Amino acid sequence: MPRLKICGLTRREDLLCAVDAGADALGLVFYPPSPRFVDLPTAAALAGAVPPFISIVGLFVNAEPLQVRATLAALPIHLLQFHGDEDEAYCRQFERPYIKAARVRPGMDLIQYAAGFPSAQAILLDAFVDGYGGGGKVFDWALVPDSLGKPLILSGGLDADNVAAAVRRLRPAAVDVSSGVEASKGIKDGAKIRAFAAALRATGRAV
Ligand SMILES: O=C(O)c1ccccc1N[C@@H]1O[C@H](COP(=O)(O)O)[C@@H](O)[C@H]1O
Repeated sequence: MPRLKICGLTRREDLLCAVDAGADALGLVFYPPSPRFVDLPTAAALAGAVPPFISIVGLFVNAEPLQVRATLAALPIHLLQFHGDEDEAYCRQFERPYIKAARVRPGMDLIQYAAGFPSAQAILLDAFVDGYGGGGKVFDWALVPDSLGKPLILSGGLDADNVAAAVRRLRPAAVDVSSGVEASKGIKDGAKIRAFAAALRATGRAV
């Protein structure tokens, strides 16, 4: 079964619900224009509620390196997620494991894109949307090659109704969901989180 990341958490109760549902990784958004943005005090309170052996992922979009460094100094971030136009030299300067998002559009060479990030732990595929991400939009899965030469994290408009089909088709190492488990932007829905996790678990038996 693919691992599960739930992103865009802004409230302690949502974070605990995600943990309870079996999330392996929890995403905090440090991109100020996002409705899911968390400031450092909020992020610190959320991080303090995360049990051992669950990863905290810090998501950035074209951030000033100083902002990333200040966040790393203040919080127990296990993994960085770069979701903007960052190049490999930018991503690796922090000397932390990171995942690099590709915003998928028709005609894009995803193998070449992934080859541009040899230091990345994984490549995350998301739909191309205005605002960089968290748009709840599914991209055309036919654009995904058999192998990227790196673990694949699938995101982009996933929800309890489509995640099993996505996993059967693309066999990602992990899936990442935000909008598909929300009641409104930045506010998660416990029932949707549980339904998503159950649909994902079912693929472990039925792929
Ligand atoms: O969540 C956000 O607000 C966000 C903002 C800027 C870049 C990425 C963002 N989230 C990531 O977007 C994808 C897809 O999310 P969705 O499930 O389609 O809403 C996911 O990887 C989030 O981590």
